[in-house]
Amino acid sequence: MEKYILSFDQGTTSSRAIIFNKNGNPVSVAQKEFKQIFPKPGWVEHDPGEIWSSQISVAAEVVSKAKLKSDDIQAIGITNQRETTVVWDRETGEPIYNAIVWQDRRTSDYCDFLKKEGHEEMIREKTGLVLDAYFLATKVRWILENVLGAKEKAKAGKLALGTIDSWLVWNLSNGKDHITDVTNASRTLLFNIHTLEWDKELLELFKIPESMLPRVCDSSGELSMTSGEIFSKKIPITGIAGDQHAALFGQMCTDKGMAKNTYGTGCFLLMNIGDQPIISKNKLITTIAWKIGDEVNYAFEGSIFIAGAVVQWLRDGMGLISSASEIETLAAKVESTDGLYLVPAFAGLGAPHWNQHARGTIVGITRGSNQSHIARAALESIAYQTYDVVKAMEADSGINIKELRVDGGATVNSLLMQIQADILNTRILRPEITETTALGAAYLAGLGAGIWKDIDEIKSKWKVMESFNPNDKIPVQEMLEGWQRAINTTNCWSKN
Ligand SMILES: Nc1ncnc2c1ncn2[C@@H]1O[C@H](COP(=O)(O)OP(=O)(O)O)[C@@H](O)[C@H]1O
Ligand SMILES: O=P(O)(O)OC[C@H](O)CO
Repeated sequence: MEKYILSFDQGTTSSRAIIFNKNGNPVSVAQKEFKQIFPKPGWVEHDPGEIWSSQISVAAEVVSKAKLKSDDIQAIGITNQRETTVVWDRETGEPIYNAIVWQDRRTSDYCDFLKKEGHEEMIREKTGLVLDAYFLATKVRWILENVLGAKEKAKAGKLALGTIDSWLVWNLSNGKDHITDVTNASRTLLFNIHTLEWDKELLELFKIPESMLPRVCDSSGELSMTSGEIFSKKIPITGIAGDQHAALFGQMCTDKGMAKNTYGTGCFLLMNIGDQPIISKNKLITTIAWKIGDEVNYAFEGSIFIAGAVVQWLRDGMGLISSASEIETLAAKVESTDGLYLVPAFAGLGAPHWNQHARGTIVGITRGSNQSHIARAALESIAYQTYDVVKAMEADSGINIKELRVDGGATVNSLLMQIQADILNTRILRPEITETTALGAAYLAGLGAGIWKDIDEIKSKWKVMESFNPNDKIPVQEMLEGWQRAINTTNCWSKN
């Protein structure tokens, strides 16, 4: 009887479940969106109960859609939106506050305060991260400071914290396992990426009691087990990784110098840098790519906060298009933006600029500018932001990125992919299976369950569907100079 892997892909806007067969091919997919909560400008929350219920309902749906039984599922892999923070009561299993989402900026001022106090360098050395509201630690601190009685409960060891992987495993194991994998741990500002342990000095700085922390495990192996009540039989959980790390694995970027870019709400570019945690000089993040057995792989990461979301904004905020796919036709009506630039710094600027106070800017408007110029500028802004990150990575690693593997919702846009190839002057590879996040979790789970014996066996499964080659007739240098001026204008206009 054939065995299958069930992949949980818990994303920022939806929960997805995909079943993969032994050849690494998707057999069935189910997806459910859930509520985005915006209590104040700059604040973003999710209901952890809804995250759990949506995830478990798509898991049940995908099994029945594939006409399978729990018995047919050999292993579960989990991948998740990272940094999003849940704090819950160990006894009742109830969250004490909504999940604070990675996009949430409420702790920006506190991060500025810590920078002024001179903690940034120490944090960077230990965690590989920049001191930013994006990560978990300041979100937990906010919950402890603002939820009535939370600090006391935490001190008494009654509260647990976790990223979404921890929250899902806690519920899947019915409160038995409180774990996280190294990749998710490396997004907290509390984890030392050199020693692979929680760091006491950092816990003290953020005033987070050690008793709240999950146990850190590998990304692949026998990690946990579902309790008897979830499916009709207990299923081992054998793969866990943050979504971007899973995508890097799903794209089989397993050798030093290989890179992938995921074009979703934001863009996440990761490059495998091998087994040493090099700290970037160009404001990139150093993160753990995965840990399998004794082998740890590290990656450079550049997170771009707004990518596909700029297309959503043109649709929902501006009414310029009625569906995301229309942007391709609208932008293709012009061959150039004629000097118009859109910097989508709606939530600040991420890597490598890191200006949390920056806001969106449109420059270079003339009497001749029209909707198509704006649509094209929006697509170009995604490609330029990617260019900035790639150049920082190349400078830091001394490695020239020869090809970029791509995935995520916006990669269906072939014009965007061509613009990206032109601006980067690099080949862009769109794979056969673009659900690489879920695929990566399935690969990790399959390895952990012994379905595949090693990475080499998995490598043969990854296949290119389409490649985009740079067009050398495009005046890229001139375009890039304009982009740099647009970024300077955005920084100039921002408050700090
Ligand atoms: N044809 C398109 N061109 C450009 N962007 C697109 C297109 N189709 C979808 N998108 C963008 O892709 C994003 C959704 O991708 P997805 O990978 O599902 O994101 P996430 O996982 O972040 O929710 C949205 O921001 C949407 O605007
Ligand atoms: O849910 P996504 O795909 O937008 O990814 C979110 C990232 O993990 C945030 O760091």
